[in-house]
Amino acid sequence: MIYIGDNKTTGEIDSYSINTLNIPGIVLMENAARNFTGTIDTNLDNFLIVCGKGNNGGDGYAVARQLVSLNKRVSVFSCETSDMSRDCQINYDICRNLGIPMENDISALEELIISHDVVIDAVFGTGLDKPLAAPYDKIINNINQYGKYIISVDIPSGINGSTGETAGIAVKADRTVSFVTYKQGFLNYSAAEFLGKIKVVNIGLPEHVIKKFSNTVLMDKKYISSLLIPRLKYSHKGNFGHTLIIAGSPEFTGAAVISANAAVKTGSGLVTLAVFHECLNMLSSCSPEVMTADLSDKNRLLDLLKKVNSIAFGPGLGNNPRTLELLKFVLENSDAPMVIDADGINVLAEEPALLEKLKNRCILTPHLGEFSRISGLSIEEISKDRIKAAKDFSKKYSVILLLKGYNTIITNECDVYVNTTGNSSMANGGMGDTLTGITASLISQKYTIFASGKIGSFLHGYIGEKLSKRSFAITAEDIIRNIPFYQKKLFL
Ligand SMILES: NC(=O)C1=CN([C@@H]2O[C@H](COP(=O)(O)OP(=O)(O)OC[C@H]3O[C@@H](n4cnc5c(N)ncnc54)[C@H](O)[C@@H]3O)[C@@H](O)[C@H]2O)[C@H](O)CC1
Ligand SMILES: [K+]
Repeated sequence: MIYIGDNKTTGEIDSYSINTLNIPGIVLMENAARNFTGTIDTNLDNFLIVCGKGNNGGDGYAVARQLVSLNKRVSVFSCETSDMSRDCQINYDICRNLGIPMENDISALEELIISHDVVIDAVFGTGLDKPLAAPYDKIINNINQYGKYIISVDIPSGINGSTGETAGIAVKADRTVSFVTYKQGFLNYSAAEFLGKIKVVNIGLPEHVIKKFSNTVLMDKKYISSLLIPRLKYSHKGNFGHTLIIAGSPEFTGAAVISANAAVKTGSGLVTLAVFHECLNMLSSCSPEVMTADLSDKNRLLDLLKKVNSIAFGPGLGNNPRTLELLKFVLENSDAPMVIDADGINVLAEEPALLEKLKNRCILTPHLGEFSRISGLSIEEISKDRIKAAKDFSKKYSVILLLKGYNTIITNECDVYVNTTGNSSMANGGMGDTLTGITASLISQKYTIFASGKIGSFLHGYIGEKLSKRSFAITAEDIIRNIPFYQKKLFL
């Protein structure tokens, strides 16, 4: 499992390992360097390693001698040779003793970069603590300038590992090999262009140690598989629940149809789509398994509200008083777990007192704009630290919050899961409605609300990613058609 942590987490893990576990810092550095070196394509050669004076630089010197021991051609550029951290000094001295070519004259740097094929960036890691000034601005500019293949040690130098902000300028890596944790700052969209392909490697610490310091997890297929409930041979449709989708309006019948069809394909035993009277005759594109109900028939609605296993509320309903009244009615007359999305969220933003009624029974699935409306935070404020914003909201209202977007966040107020599946081929209308239907369907099938959010977002993005290998744009219909196939693939 990959855990997410900020600069403080690295410091805490470091000092626990050194002071409580008695692992000498130089051993951690050696492990870090060895595992970093292990990720380098063995066909690459002719490395320039640019080292700072802290432990990130120390990692760089250790990598230098390990590459030399693999018979690679290696040169080192030292940004500073005085006042190095203790472990950095040790590895610097070893490099000197081994006769590795070393340079520290800034005027030689450009030539050095030009004459090497790969640049390893070990200037700053988690210790970056101020904006970059001379000579570091020049060093980083030079690293970026010549189109060389760049691998960053732990963090692209100049990026703040906690916030993802740049210290004025930052290395634009092709690959980032990060130690122990995926850095929280990597989740900030502004960092994306600097990171390249990210890999997280261990430094010899067991998972239970890392877990002590992080409750934020990057979900992978193995983790999602561990949550899945296999179907028993003798199960019948009653075991897989009844999902009620309350969605759609004359302008947005598609949203309702998409959610309902997604719920069917995800395996809910029964799916009923409840729409306003004027939409009823527009539901011909619903899959035939979907049952329908007229929202103006209050008795039928009451009956459904009492017996269904989950309710999806919101897609395409319209942001208007009628939707708000309907939400109040649903909340008053049902205890079923709910997925609230789109206009369900928009009307809640108009009447925050209702949020109290969602306690311990709801997952809200806003995108950034909807989350801004319901939380009262600006998009800029949320974007600075999406995890914190999501966690705070979840805690305040005791709801599961699934904040959609590139790197979707799902939190139950203390634990945070980040979903990295999905890509911009899925950036079109109807995707959110699909996720709503999938999530509600999973809840009906006896997954917890939290697990449904995790599995739903992973599966949704996973399908999109797989399909995008052979299609340019992926539609909601494409996703829905492929749900059963890829859902099956998640069972390892
Ligand atoms: N547990 C782990 O993950 C391990 C990580 N390792 C590596 O150690 C670095 C962090 O090392 P640290 O010494 O704390 O910080 P840095 O090397 O990033 O740099 C600190 C150094 O740089 C100076 N400095 C900071 N900002 C600036 C600036 N803008 N301009 C100039 N100078 C600056 C600061 O004063 C210090 O002198 C982590 O990233 C990993 O790579 C360990 O090797 C193993 C355990
Ligand atoms: K670095």
